[in-house]
Amino acid sequence: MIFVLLIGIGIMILPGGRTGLGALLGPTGGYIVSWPFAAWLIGWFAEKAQQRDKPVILLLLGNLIGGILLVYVVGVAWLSHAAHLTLKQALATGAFPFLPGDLLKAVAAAVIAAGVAKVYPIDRVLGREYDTNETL
Ligand SMILES: O=C(O)CCCC[C@@H]1SC[C@@H]2NC(=O)N[C@@H]21
Repeated sequence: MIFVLLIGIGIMILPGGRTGLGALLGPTGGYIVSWPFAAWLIGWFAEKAQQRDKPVILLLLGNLIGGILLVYVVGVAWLSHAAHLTLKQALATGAFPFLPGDLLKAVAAAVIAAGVAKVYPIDRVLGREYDTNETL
């Protein structure tokens, strides 16, 4: 959310120095606007995952649904509208080329997050009740 707000007020944090409402309403604005919602959804799955024996499955599901499905649906729909492309053209330029890399990153992020959560549980990160007697 902070990232999107910084773009909204004109801070140049996007590639090529693009920023402001022009960037948010431009062809790739749908992806950018979807990111805070994606982050929230991924976090929701991560919270559920910590109560499971095998958190990696839920972490991966969160990355796929929040990080890919949601971002691609909003991003491609807006790209199609803003750049006057057919849905097929928008998918061909704004989804398919990125899908293999994003799928790999979703798997890698889930595996890494599960490993980190094992030694550093999210409750501890958030300063919530943490059982110090628990053995690793
Ligand atoms: O710089 C911008 O204006 C936003 C770029 C958005 C790129 C999208 S996000 C989903 C897909 N995966 C990528 O690696 N790139 C596209």
